[in-house]
Amino acid sequence: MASKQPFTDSDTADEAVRATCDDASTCKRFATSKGYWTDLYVQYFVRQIGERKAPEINRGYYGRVRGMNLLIDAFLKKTQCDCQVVNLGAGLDTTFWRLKDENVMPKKFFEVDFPMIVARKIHHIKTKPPLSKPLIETHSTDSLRLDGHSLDSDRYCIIGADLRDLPALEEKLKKFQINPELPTLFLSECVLVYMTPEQSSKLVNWVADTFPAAMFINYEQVNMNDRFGQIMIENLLRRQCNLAGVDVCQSLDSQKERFLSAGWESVNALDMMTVYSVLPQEDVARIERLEFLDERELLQQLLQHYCICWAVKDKLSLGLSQIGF
Ligand SMILES: C[S@@+](CC[C@H](N)C(=O)[O-])C[C@H]1O[C@@H](n2cnc3c(N)ncnc32)[C@H](O)[C@@H]1O
Repeated sequence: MASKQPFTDSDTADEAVRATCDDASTCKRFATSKGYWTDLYVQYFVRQIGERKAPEINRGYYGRVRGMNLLIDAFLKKTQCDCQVVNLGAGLDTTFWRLKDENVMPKKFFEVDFPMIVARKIHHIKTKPPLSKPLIETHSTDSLRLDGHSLDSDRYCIIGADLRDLPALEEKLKKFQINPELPTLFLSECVLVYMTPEQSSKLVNWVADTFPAAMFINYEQVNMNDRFGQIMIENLLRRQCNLAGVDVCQSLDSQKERFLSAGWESVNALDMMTVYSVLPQEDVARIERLEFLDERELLQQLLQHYCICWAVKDKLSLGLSQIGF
């Protein structure tokens, strides 16, 4: 009988990174329960509303989700949905279901995460008809093709893979018929920061080299050199979660540089304080009435430590006005 592999440090480190999937989904579940935005599907992945989150955290998630959605929607509009989307480190994200409901579907929506996370997501999808039905209802010939670590249908595919292992990732995406000739949107929301700068730069280079028409939207930490950044790093380390990519999160320039040096043509980065101030202000006023915010300064600090960076290739360039910022 094969002997069991010993438990290694990297298993522990990866386990701590995988646990961040629940941080994101429980925060999104809580904020939607308070009415910050509507997500009809997160409840099927996270049943309990869970512990109360501070208003600044909810406002931070609001800015993150609204900002990412505006960029995703601008890409879909620009390509008239003749495109595909690849969500890297998707966790329990529900964007596919939102796009389906809004009838702005790319040709195919791919998600990638560690096999253990994917297995959990597939279990939720299999056992909850509101999640599984939208996957197959459009074509009578369509069906769900499932194994433990992948699920495939005509429009939606979820793949278990390690983003640091590019040959395996490429092979799996090919197996599920990714089409490099189609305009392709890559998303990474709080994901690259868990990889070393070398690993994330290889990933960003691979996308640039493989997909002639592409856009990459990355949301993660920025301005991490100060005391606030240090506390964030220490808090995560206490949970054995290492921000291995934090060196790229020093400034908006360092965030942009990883795309520029990989040959992306046009690169923009905004900190979340700026994004928050250019979101549709009527809706911002609405959410600011939901909960009393005691410490405006804390919200500002939080928003100054996250950013959205987007890079494009081959005339997919999107100006701020086209995005709605
Ligand atoms: C903070 S969570 C964010 C989840 C989702 N993007 C969201 O914003 O709701 C980070 C996700 O990235 C995944 N991840 C991190 N490193 C990864 C890697 N090397 N390969 C695959 N997935 C990875 C984790 O498992 C986790 O689900």
